[in-house]
Amino acid sequence: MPRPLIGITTYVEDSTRYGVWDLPTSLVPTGYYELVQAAGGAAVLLPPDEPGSAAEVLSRVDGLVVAGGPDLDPVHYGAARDSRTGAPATVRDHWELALIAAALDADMPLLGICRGMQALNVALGGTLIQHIDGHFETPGATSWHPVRPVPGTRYADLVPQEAQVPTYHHQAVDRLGRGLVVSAHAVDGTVEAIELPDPERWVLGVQWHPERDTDTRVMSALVEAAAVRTPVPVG
Ligand SMILES: NCCCC(=O)O
Repeated sequence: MPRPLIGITTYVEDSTRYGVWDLPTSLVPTGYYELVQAAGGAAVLLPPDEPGSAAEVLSRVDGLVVAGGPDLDPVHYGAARDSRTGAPATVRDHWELALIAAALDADMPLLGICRGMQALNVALGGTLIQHIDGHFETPGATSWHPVRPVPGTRYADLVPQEAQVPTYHHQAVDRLGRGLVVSAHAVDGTVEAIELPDPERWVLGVQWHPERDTDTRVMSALVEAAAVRTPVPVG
Protein backbone atom coordinates (compact mmCIF):
# COMPACT_ATOMS: atom_id res chain seq x y z
CA MET A 1 0.00 0.00 0.00
CA PRO A 2 1.38 3.47 -0.81
CA ARG A 3 1.71 5.80 2.12
CA PRO A 4 -1.05 8.43 2.46
CA LEU A 5 0.03 11.61 0.68
CA ILE A 6 -0.20 14.67 2.92
CA GLY A 7 -0.18 18.12 1.35
CA ILE A 8 1.55 20.84 3.38
CA THR A 9 1.02 24.53 2.68
CA THR A 10 4.16 26.65 2.50
CA TYR A 11 5.63 29.84 3.79
CA VAL A 12 6.28 32.45 1.08
CA GLU A 13 9.33 34.65 1.56
CA ASP A 14 10.43 37.59 -0.58
CA SER A 15 14.08 36.95 0.15
CA THR A 16 15.79 33.75 1.29
CA ARG A 17 19.54 33.21 1.30
CA TYR A 18 20.82 29.76 0.35
CA GLY A 19 24.12 28.85 -1.26
CA VAL A 20 25.12 31.81 -3.41
CA TRP A 21 21.50 32.91 -3.91
CA ASP A 22 19.11 35.38 -2.38
CA LEU A 23 15.75 34.75 -4.01
CA PRO A 24 12.00 34.67 -3.36
CA THR A 25 11.06 31.25 -2.02
CA SER A 26 8.19 29.04 -1.02
CA LEU A 27 9.36 26.80 1.81
CA VAL A 28 8.63 24.86 4.95
CA PRO A 29 10.94 24.04 7.84
CA THR A 30 12.07 20.41 7.48
CA GLY A 31 10.24 19.50 10.68
CA TYR A 32 6.91 19.56 8.82
CA TYR A 33 7.68 16.90 6.26
CA GLU A 34 9.86 14.92 8.66
CA LEU A 35 6.93 14.71 11.08
CA VAL A 36 4.60 13.54 8.29
CA GLN A 37 7.14 10.90 7.30
CA ALA A 38 7.72 9.82 10.91
CA ALA A 39 3.96 9.42 11.21
CA GLY A 40 3.85 7.06 8.21
CA GLY A 41 2.83 9.50 5.48
CA ALA A 42 4.50 10.89 2.40
CA ALA A 43 4.66 14.68 2.12
CA VAL A 44 4.15 17.05 -0.77
CA LEU A 45 4.29 20.84 -0.62
CA LEU A 46 1.35 22.96 -1.77
CA PRO A 47 2.70 26.43 -2.64
CA PRO A 48 0.17 29.17 -3.42
CA ASP A 49 -1.88 28.68 -6.54
CA GLU A 50 -5.11 30.10 -7.93
CA PRO A 51 -7.67 29.79 -5.12
CA GLY A 52 -10.12 28.39 -7.66
CA SER A 53 -7.84 25.39 -8.15
CA ALA A 54 -7.90 24.36 -4.48
CA ALA A 55 -10.31 21.45 -4.93
CA GLU A 56 -8.43 20.19 -7.98
CA VAL A 57 -5.08 20.32 -6.15
CA LEU A 58 -6.54 18.59 -3.10
CA SER A 59 -7.94 15.81 -5.28
CA ARG A 60 -4.32 14.59 -5.59
CA VAL A 61 -3.68 14.22 -1.85
CA ASP A 62 -5.18 12.28 1.04
CA GLY A 63 -4.80 14.82 3.83
CA LEU A 64 -3.94 18.48 4.40
CA VAL A 65 -1.62 20.25 6.83
CA VAL A 66 -2.02 24.03 6.96
CA ALA A 67 1.31 25.30 8.20
CA GLY A 68 2.29 28.14 10.48
CA GLY A 69 3.22 31.60 9.32
CA PRO A 70 2.28 35.26 9.43
CA ASP A 71 -0.86 36.86 10.78
CA LEU A 72 -4.06 36.54 8.80
CA ASP A 73 -5.38 39.82 7.45
CA PRO A 74 -8.13 40.86 9.92
CA VAL A 75 -10.32 41.71 6.92
CA HIS A 76 -11.04 37.97 6.74
CA TYR A 77 -12.77 38.09 10.12
CA GLY A 78 -14.30 41.53 9.84
CA ALA A 79 -11.97 43.35 12.23
CA ALA A 80 -9.96 46.55 11.97
CA ARG A 81 -6.21 46.02 11.96
CA ASP A 82 -4.54 46.21 15.36
CA SER A 83 -1.22 48.06 15.31
CA ARG A 84 0.50 44.87 16.55
CA THR A 85 -0.85 42.70 13.72
CA GLY A 86 1.74 41.85 11.11
CA ALA A 87 1.76 42.83 7.44
CA PRO A 88 -0.78 41.00 5.29
CA ALA A 89 0.24 37.84 3.46
CA THR A 90 -2.53 38.18 0.90
CA VAL A 91 -1.55 35.40 -1.49
CA ARG A 92 -1.19 32.89 1.32
CA ASP A 93 -4.42 34.01 2.97
CA HIS A 94 -6.50 33.48 -0.15
CA TRP A 95 -4.88 30.19 -1.09
CA GLU A 96 -5.06 28.65 2.37
CA LEU A 97 -8.61 29.78 3.08
CA ALA A 98 -9.62 28.23 -0.26
CA LEU A 99 -7.77 25.01 0.56
CA ILE A 100 -9.47 24.76 3.95
CA ALA A 101 -12.90 25.32 2.40
CA ALA A 102 -12.19 22.69 -0.24
CA ALA A 103 -10.87 20.22 2.33
CA LEU A 104 -13.98 20.68 4.47
CA ASP A 105 -16.19 20.22 1.39
CA ALA A 106 -14.36 17.02 0.54
CA ASP A 107 -14.32 15.65 4.11
CA MET A 108 -10.53 15.57 3.86
CA PRO A 109 -8.54 15.07 7.07
CA LEU A 110 -7.08 18.45 7.99
CA LEU A 111 -4.57 19.57 10.60
CA GLY A 112 -4.04 23.30 11.12
CA ILE A 113 -0.82 24.28 12.86
CA CYS A 114 -0.50 27.69 14.58
CA ARG A 115 -1.50 30.11 11.79
CA GLY A 116 -3.19 27.09 10.19
CA MET A 117 -5.41 26.63 13.24
CA GLN A 118 -6.27 30.32 13.20
CA ALA A 119 -7.06 30.07 9.47
CA LEU A 120 -9.33 27.07 10.13
CA ASN A 121 -11.23 29.09 12.70
CA VAL A 122 -11.54 32.10 10.38
CA ALA A 123 -12.55 29.93 7.41
CA LEU A 124 -15.51 28.78 9.50
CA GLY A 125 -16.51 32.33 10.45
CA GLY A 126 -14.59 32.67 13.70
CA THR A 127 -12.48 35.58 14.89
CA LEU A 128 -9.03 36.09 16.40
CA ILE A 129 -7.59 38.05 19.29
CA GLN A 130 -5.00 40.15 17.49
CA HIS A 131 -2.45 40.20 20.29
CA ILE A 132 -1.76 38.28 23.46
CA ASP A 133 1.32 38.20 25.64
CA GLY A 134 3.04 35.21 27.13
CA HIS A 135 3.16 32.69 24.28
CA PHE A 136 6.58 33.55 23.00
CA GLU A 137 9.51 34.99 24.85
CA THR A 138 12.32 35.74 22.44
CA PRO A 139 11.95 36.47 18.72
CA GLY A 140 13.18 33.43 16.82
CA ALA A 141 13.24 31.09 19.84
CA THR A 142 10.57 28.49 20.54
CA SER A 143 9.03 28.54 24.01
CA TRP A 144 7.37 25.61 25.81
CA HIS A 145 4.27 25.58 27.98
CA PRO A 146 1.69 23.04 29.11
CA VAL A 147 -1.68 22.51 27.42
CA ARG A 148 -4.65 20.80 29.00
CA PRO A 149 -6.91 18.58 26.88
CA VAL A 150 -10.68 18.96 27.11
CA PRO A 151 -12.08 15.54 28.06
CA GLY A 152 -14.24 13.90 25.44
CA THR A 153 -12.56 15.54 22.47
CA ARG A 154 -10.60 13.90 19.66
CA TYR A 155 -7.47 15.64 20.91
CA ALA A 156 -7.99 14.29 24.44
CA ASP A 157 -8.35 10.79 23.00
CA LEU A 158 -4.94 11.22 21.38
CA VAL A 159 -3.22 13.03 24.27
CA PRO A 160 -5.20 12.41 27.47
CA GLN A 161 -2.80 14.12 29.86
CA GLU A 162 -1.48 17.66 30.15
CA ALA A 163 1.49 17.97 27.79
CA GLN A 164 4.34 20.40 27.24
CA VAL A 165 4.21 21.85 23.72
CA PRO A 166 6.50 24.09 21.68
CA THR A 167 4.84 27.45 21.15
CA TYR A 168 5.44 30.66 19.24
CA HIS A 169 2.47 32.93 18.63
CA HIS A 170 1.05 36.30 19.58
CA GLN A 171 -2.54 35.86 18.37
CA ALA A 172 -5.23 33.43 19.48
CA VAL A 173 -8.70 32.14 18.71
CA ASP A 174 -11.45 34.41 20.01
CA ARG A 175 -14.99 33.55 18.79
CA LEU A 176 -15.13 29.98 17.55
CA GLY A 177 -16.02 29.24 13.95
CA ARG A 178 -19.16 27.29 13.01
CA GLY A 179 -19.27 23.83 14.52
CA LEU A 180 -15.87 24.01 16.18
CA VAL A 181 -15.23 23.10 19.81
CA VAL A 182 -12.21 23.81 21.99
CA SER A 183 -10.17 20.69 22.62
CA ALA A 184 -7.25 22.10 24.66
CA HIS A 185 -6.42 25.21 26.67
CA ALA A 186 -3.25 26.76 28.02
CA VAL A 187 -3.08 27.38 31.75
CA ASP A 188 -3.95 31.06 31.11
CA GLY A 189 -7.13 30.00 29.29
CA THR A 190 -5.84 30.61 25.76
CA VAL A 191 -7.47 28.31 23.21
CA GLU A 192 -4.76 25.85 22.21
CA ALA A 193 -6.66 23.32 20.08
CA ILE A 194 -9.95 23.30 18.18
CA GLU A 195 -11.76 20.58 16.28
CA LEU A 196 -14.97 19.55 14.58
CA PRO A 197 -16.67 17.13 16.96
CA ASP A 198 -18.07 15.03 14.08
CA PRO A 199 -16.55 11.52 14.44
CA GLU A 200 -16.78 11.08 10.67
CA ARG A 201 -14.56 14.10 9.92
CA TRP A 202 -10.96 14.45 11.08
CA VAL A 203 -10.49 18.23 11.46
CA LEU A 204 -8.17 19.54 14.18
CA GLY A 205 -6.17 22.69 14.77
CA VAL A 206 -3.36 23.15 17.27
CA GLN A 207 -1.95 26.51 18.26
CA TRP A 208 1.49 25.06 18.97
CA HIS A 209 4.15 23.61 16.66
CA PRO A 210 4.17 19.78 16.65
CA GLU A 211 6.79 19.90 13.89
CA ARG A 212 9.24 21.15 16.53
CA ASP A 213 8.54 18.20 18.84
CA THR A 214 9.19 14.46 18.83
CA ASP A 215 5.59 13.59 19.79
CA THR A 216 3.96 12.11 16.68
CA ARG A 217 0.53 11.31 18.15
CA VAL A 218 -1.43 14.11 16.49
CA MET A 219 0.23 13.72 13.09
CA SER A 220 -0.06 9.92 13.24
CA ALA A 221 -3.80 10.31 13.76
CA LEU A 222 -4.04 12.60 10.72
CA VAL A 223 -2.11 10.10 8.58
CA GLU A 224 -4.29 7.22 9.80
CA ALA A 225 -7.44 9.17 8.95
CA ALA A 226 -6.00 9.97 5.53
CA ALA A 227 -5.22 6.29 4.96
CA VAL A 228 -8.81 5.14 5.49
CA ARG A 229 -10.57 8.05 3.82
CA THR A 230 -12.73 7.38 0.80
CA PRO A 231 -12.13 10.28 -1.60
CA VAL A 232 -15.14 12.48 -2.30
CA PRO A 233 -15.34 13.52 -5.98
CA VAL A 234 -14.43 17.19 -6.40
CA GLY A 235 -15.80 19.79 -8.74
N1 LIG B 1 -1.05 34.88 13.73
C1 LIG B 1 -0.14 34.06 13.00
C2 LIG B 1 0.22 32.83 13.79
C3 LIG B 1 1.21 33.03 14.84
C4 LIG B 1 0.85 34.08 15.81
O1 LIG B 1 -0.29 34.16 16.28
O2 LIG B 1 1.74 34.85 16.14
